[in-house]
Amino acid sequence: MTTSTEAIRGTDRKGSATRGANDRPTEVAAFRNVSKAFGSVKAVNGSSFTLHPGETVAFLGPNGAGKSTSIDMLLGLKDPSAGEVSLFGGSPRQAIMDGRVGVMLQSGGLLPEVTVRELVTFACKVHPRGYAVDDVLTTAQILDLADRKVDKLSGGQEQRVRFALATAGDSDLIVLDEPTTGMDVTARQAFWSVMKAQADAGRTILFATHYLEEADAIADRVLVMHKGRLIADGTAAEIKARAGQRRISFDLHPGDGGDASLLSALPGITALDVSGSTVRISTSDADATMAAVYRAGLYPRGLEVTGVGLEQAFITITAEAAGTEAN
Ligand SMILES: Nc1ncnc2c1ncn2[C@@H]1O[C@H](COP(=O)(O)OP(=O)(O)OP(=O)(O)O)[C@@H](O)[C@H]1O
Repeated sequence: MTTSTEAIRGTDRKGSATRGANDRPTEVAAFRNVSKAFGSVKAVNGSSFTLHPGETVAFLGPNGAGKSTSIDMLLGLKDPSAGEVSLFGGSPRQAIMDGRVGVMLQSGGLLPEVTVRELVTFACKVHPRGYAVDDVLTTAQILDLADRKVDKLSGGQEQRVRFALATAGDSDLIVLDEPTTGMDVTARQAFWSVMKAQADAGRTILFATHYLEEADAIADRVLVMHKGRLIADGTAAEIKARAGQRRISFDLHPGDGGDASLLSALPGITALDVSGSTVRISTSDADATMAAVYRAGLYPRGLEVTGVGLEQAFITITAEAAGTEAN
C-alpha cells in the first residue's frame, strides 16, 4: 500500500533541477545582484545567492529585512528593480507554470465559501503533477477539516491548509514564508516532520522564519538578511562560529577571591552573571578569558565552555551589521 507520505515523497528527486552540459545538477534558483526599491525604501539591495538541489535553506532576518520581497521576486510575483532572478535556469513564471514550485505564502486570503476539500482538490487538479486529494489532506493532517469552509478556520488550521496547497503536486522546490506562524507546538512538530520527508526525498526547500530554533534544527544552510542586504550565508554552525561568542560557566568556592569587579575586567567578556558560587560569562575570546582567570590565581571548578545558539549569533551579527551601517 502506498501511504500518503510515500505518495508525496514520490521518487528520489535529488538532481532533478537544471542540468549542466556534463549532466550534473547545477542550480535550482539564483539571485544575481538583485535589488528591489519601493520609492525610497531599498527592500532588497544587491543580493546574490544560489540554491542547490536538495538543500533545505532557512531565510532569516529581522522584520522588514527583505525576506518576503525576495521570496516574491523568486516566485515572479514582483520584478526586481535591478539584477536577475532565475529558477531552474529560466524565468520564475515559467517554473511556476511548469509546476516546479510549491508555495506557501504568509498572506493572501484563501477562497471563501469553499470547503477545504474543494480548495485542495482544485490545487491538485491544476498542478501538472498533482497528487490524489486524500493523500494531500492526510499528509497535511487536515483530513478532519476537509468539509469545513476555509473562512471558518483558526489561524493555525489555515496555515495547515496553505501547507496542503504547497504540497498538492510533485514540485522540485517548496517555498514557505513563515510557515509555522500561528501553529501550536504539536502542529509545528508535525509540520516539520512532513517537511523533513519532503527534504529527504530530495526536494529543495526555502523557508523564511523568525523561529531560530527551527532554522537551527532543520536547515542545511542559513541566509541572513538585514535591511535588504544578505549579511550571512552558511551552515548554522558556521554562522554561530562567525558570531564568535562562547559561554563559560564555572563554580568558585568561597574564599577563592573572585569578585565581580575582577571578573568583569576579564578580557573578551561581553556579559557576566554571578549567582552564589556559580559564574556565567559570555565572551568573544574564551581562551584569553580563561587564561586570565588562571593568571588571577582563581581555581574554577566544573568548567564548561559552549558555543552560543543561533539566536544569540543572529542577534550579534545583525547588531554588527546595524553598527557598520551607522558608521
Ligand atoms: N509594496 C510595498 N510598498 C512599499 N514598501 C514595501 C512594500 N513591500 C515591502 N515594503 C518594504 O520593504 C521592506 C522589506 O519588507 P519585507 O516584507 O520584504 O520584509 P520581511 O523581511 O519579509 O519582514 P517581516 O519579517 O516583517 O515579514 C520593508 O521596509 C517594507 O516596509
